[in-house]
Amino acid sequence: MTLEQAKEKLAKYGQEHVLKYYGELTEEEKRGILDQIEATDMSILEACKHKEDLAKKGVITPLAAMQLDEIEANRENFTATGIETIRQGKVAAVLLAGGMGTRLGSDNPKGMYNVGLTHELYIFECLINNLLEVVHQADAWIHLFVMTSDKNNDATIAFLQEHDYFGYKAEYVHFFKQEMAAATDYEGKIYLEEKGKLSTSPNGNGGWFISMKNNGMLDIVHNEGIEWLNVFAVDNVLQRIADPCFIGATIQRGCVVGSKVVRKNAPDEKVGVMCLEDGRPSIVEYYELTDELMNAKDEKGEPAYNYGVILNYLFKVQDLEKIMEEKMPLHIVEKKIPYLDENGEPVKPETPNGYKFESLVLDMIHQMDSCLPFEVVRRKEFAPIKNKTGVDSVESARELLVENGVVL
Ligand SMILES: CC(=O)N[C@H]1[C@@H](OP(=O)(O)O)O[C@H](CO)[C@@H](O)[C@@H]1O
Repeated sequence: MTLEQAKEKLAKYGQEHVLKYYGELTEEEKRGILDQIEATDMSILEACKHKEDLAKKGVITPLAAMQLDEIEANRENFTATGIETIRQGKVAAVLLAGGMGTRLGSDNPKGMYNVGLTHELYIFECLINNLLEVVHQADAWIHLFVMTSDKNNDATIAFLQEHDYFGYKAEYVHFFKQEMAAATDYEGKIYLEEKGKLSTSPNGNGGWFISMKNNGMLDIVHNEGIEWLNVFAVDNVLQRIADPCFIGATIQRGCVVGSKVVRKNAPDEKVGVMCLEDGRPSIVEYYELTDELMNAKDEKGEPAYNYGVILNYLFKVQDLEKIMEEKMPLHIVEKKIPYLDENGEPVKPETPNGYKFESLVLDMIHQMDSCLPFEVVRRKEFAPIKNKTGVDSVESARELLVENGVVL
C-alpha cells in the first residue's frame, strides 16, 4: 500500500493520527506501518460506537446435553464409529495456540510452559501425548493444525521442531497464523505501540477457520478428504483430542457440531454455557451471562443452564464452509494496552485503557443447524491452566494430572 492509499483509508475511519511520526521512520519502518494499515480491518472499529447493541442475544432456552449414563451405555458403539472415521482420514485436530503465557509469568507461547516437577513436561507435550493415544488406538495418523499468532509463531515452530514434535509425525503437523486486530482507546482511536507500529492483538479464537483458509490450510483439508475438525484450546492439559467416542456420538446423532461440556461446579463458574437461542444451538459466554440465567432452575429444581463448554468442539467442514462468508458478531473487551503518550513516550498502563476487538469460536455454534452437547467427566478431562495459582491454575492442573496417572 502506498502512503497516499494509506492516508485515504485512515481518513475514511478517522485514524489519521497513526501517521504522526511517519516522517521520523526508517524506510523499513515506513514499509512496516503501511503494511499494517493495509492488513488491518478498520471497519470493525466503528463497533464501539454502538457497543450496547453488540452483546444482544435472542430468546434463550435450555438445551439438554447427552449425559454420562447415556454415553456409557453406547460407548462401544460410538467409539467404533469414531475409530472408523479416523481410519478413513476424515478427522483432523486444530490446536488454538495463538496466546502467550503472560498470566503464568512467562514471555513464551503458552504451550511452552513447563508443568513438570521432577522432569520437563510442557503443555504442548501433554496435548500431543493425549492425541498420540488416539493415533495408537486407531492405528492411523491424524493431521494436527496449529494456529499461532504474529506474537508467537516463530517461537512455537522452533520449539516444536527442537523437541521433534514430542513424537508426532512432522508431515502431519501444519502451522498457520491467526489474524491480528487493532486495539483502540475508548474513543475508538487506534493506539500506537511504537512510532512505526499500530497496537494490535490476535483477533480472538473465532477467526480460526478463516485463518485456515487464508493460509492455504483448506487445500490440505480438501486434498486429504478431511470432513471433521476437532478444535481445542491450548490451556486444557487433560482433554481428549479426536476422541473416538465423541466423534461417533456426534455423527450418530446426525449433528454438524459436537461440543464437550462439563456440569458446572458453581453458577458463576467461568465457562460459556450451552443453550438454545431463538431455537438454535448457542453459547452464552460467562461474562455475558445474566443473573437471571445463572440462577434459573428447571422443573426438577436443577440449574437450567448447567453445562459449561470446555472449548473442545467438533465441526463438520462442509457446514463451516457454508458459514464462512457470514459476518461473526464482535466482542469488545476492555484491556490494558501499552501505548505512546502525547510526547511519544511508551506507557504500560496499570488499569484498562481501551478496547480490543475479538470474534469468538462459540458464536460459530449459533450459525450451525445442530449441536450435540456431550458431557465429559470434569476431573478426567478438564484441567485448564489460566493462572499460576488458585482456580484453573498450574497448581490445580498438576493435581488433576497426577490423579490421572501422569508422572510430573
Ligand atoms: C471465547 C471462548 O472460547 N471462551 C472459552 C474459554 O474462556 P477463557 O476466557 O479462555 O477462560 O475457555 C473456557 C473453558 O476453559 C470456555 O468455557 C469459554 O467459553
